[in-house]
Amino acid sequence: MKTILMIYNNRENWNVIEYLKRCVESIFENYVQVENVFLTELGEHEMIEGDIYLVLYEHMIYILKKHITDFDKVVVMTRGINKKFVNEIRKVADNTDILVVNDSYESTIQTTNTFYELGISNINFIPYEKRLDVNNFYNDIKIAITPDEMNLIPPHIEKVINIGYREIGYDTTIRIMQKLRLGHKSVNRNIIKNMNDIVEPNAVFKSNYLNSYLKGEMLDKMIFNSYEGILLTDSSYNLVYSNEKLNRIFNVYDDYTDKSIDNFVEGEICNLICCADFKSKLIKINEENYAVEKSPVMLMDHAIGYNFIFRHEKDIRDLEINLKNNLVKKGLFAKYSFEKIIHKSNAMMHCISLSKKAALTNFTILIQGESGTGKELMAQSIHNFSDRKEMPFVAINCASLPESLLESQLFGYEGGSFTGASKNGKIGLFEQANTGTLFLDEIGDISPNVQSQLLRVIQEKQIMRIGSDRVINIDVRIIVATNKNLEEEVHKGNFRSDLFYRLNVIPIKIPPLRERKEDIFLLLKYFLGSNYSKVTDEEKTSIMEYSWPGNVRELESAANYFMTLEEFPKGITKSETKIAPKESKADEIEILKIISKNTDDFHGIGRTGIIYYLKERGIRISDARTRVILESLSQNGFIEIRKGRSGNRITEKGMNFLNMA
Ligand SMILES: Nc1ncnc2c1ncn2[C@@H]1O[C@H](COP(=O)(O)OP(=O)(O)OP(=O)(O)O)[C@@H](O)[C@H]1O
Repeated sequence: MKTILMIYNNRENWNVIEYLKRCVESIFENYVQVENVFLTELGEHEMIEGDIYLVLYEHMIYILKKHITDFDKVVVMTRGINKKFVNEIRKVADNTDILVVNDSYESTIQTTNTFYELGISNINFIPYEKRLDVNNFYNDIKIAITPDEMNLIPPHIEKVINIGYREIGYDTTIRIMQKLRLGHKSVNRNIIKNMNDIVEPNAVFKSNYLNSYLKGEMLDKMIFNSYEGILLTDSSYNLVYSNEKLNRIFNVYDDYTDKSIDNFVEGEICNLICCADFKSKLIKINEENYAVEKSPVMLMDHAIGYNFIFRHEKDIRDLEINLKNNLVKKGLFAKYSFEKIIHKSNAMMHCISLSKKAALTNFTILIQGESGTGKELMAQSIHNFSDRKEMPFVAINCASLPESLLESQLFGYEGGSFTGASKNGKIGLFEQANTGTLFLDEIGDISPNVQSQLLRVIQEKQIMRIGSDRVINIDVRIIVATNKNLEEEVHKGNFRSDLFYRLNVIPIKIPPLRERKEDIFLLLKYFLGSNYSKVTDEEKTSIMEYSWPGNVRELESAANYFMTLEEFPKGITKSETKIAPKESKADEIEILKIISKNTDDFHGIGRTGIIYYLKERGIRISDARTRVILESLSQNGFIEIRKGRSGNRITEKGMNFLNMA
């Protein structure tokens, strides 16, 4: 237990002495022992010893000096006034003279100063001195203030404001608490309660204390209850702080503050963590594996201490699983990895090896390739091969949305920033992808406005939500893909050259299927499974001769077609037109009708739109089947498939066919 010695000149004013002792005890409860010391009663060379010497007035330090050795333990008492009396004093009329009466000259001056320091400047406080009170010296003054020294009030006074004993200021109690390291919850609570009752000149001190107390409380909650063991030492590995989890790992039950950690960390483990600086290492403690991270606490280029974090291997695994599950739940994950890319051609091998190297960097990657060559597959695989693999993978097809929607999807918006915006605002894809990867497919189709915004984000690594002026830092790896020749688009003036160079840091070109025919049968086997045995030699020859304009996607659709109809679409095997008016299926006619209705001079309709209208008409067709039908319609010359926003457009032949159907 710590000892506080309260230093007085003598035993005069015993009531105040007792009162102040009770004040200290009520704040520090049983954590301290309070004793009174009277300077006039000490022997000439008598020494006293305590953890704090609390003196009533500054000038007493001079006398105290010869009785103590450690001046750092001296605290001069500040005194405050109860709030309710201050309010009463404030009610007195401006410019009134008020006599301040206290037990000694020093305390009278101190009390007078306190009023002025509290900012009560409209009243004239006059310190009362008994020796001057002759010849009616104070007779014009009718009001007096006293801290319970009623018997000292001159008789001519008409009104007395008794402010009671002045209480010990929180400035003093906080200093004692800090010096004695008594930051217990109950002590802090008592000080805060006291603060609410007392008015003290040093208001800045009060708000600083409250701020740091609240921060401390918050940190304590976060750190103390953390599932990670946290250890803070000074540069000589003496304990500064340890949280609950760490205490459990090392069975720390005593207070080892300021003592070397080898008091509770076993020798061999102590050597491992105290030895040369390391970032992280695996250490076995009581048969359990912990990943230990060490980081120096720096002050002006010097390590003044070390911070250690101990994570149990099981907690790390749980965290990873949780994170992954969360991303999966939100759909923010990449399912493909390089192993799932079916290939044996040298061209693809080269492409994958380049992608693997690119994955290990943070550079922007531009994937170019015809539609259906596997650009998204490659982007997902790159993400899963990179350091960001546990983080979100967010993909968006830039051609699928009108400009304004794309902008709000990418950057998010503040609540109510435009008509139709949700009132809570929306987090954009850049923010969702933070610390992970953002895949922008069909980048060649973005408008000049979005191009310039994207350029800014890539350069500044910051975004601003629509309708907000707050800048948000982001750490996103960007992968873009296009089936357009972007360089050509730059020459045509459709794509900003500065953005192109920013995107084209690592270009990856996926060759079309017709340039890597070795992959065709391998892919077909993969898509058909056991059905592959049903493919005739004749069909195989046609497949090898076919140019596969829709690449792997078309091959996959053809395989699906084969699994349903046991034959390949006629365009592939060069037989007759499959869709003849009389025998055509209702779905195909419906789709053609939808395309016909949505074809004008400039626009056609995309697959998503077609599926939407089919649904409206109560027809449910899967995306894969719609693709097959569209390809078939295209091979028969009934429609023209255009990439990007132009969509699918009906041809004259298609119109004729529809008229006959
Ligand atoms: N090498 C491959 N192995 C297995 N599946 C593949 C391969 N390449 C492409 N695919 C499949 O082909 C389909 C099209 O691939 P993906 O969407 O990645 O192509 P894309 O080039 O991004 O197309 P688009 O330009 O139309 O967006 C997907 O179903 C994908 O799984």
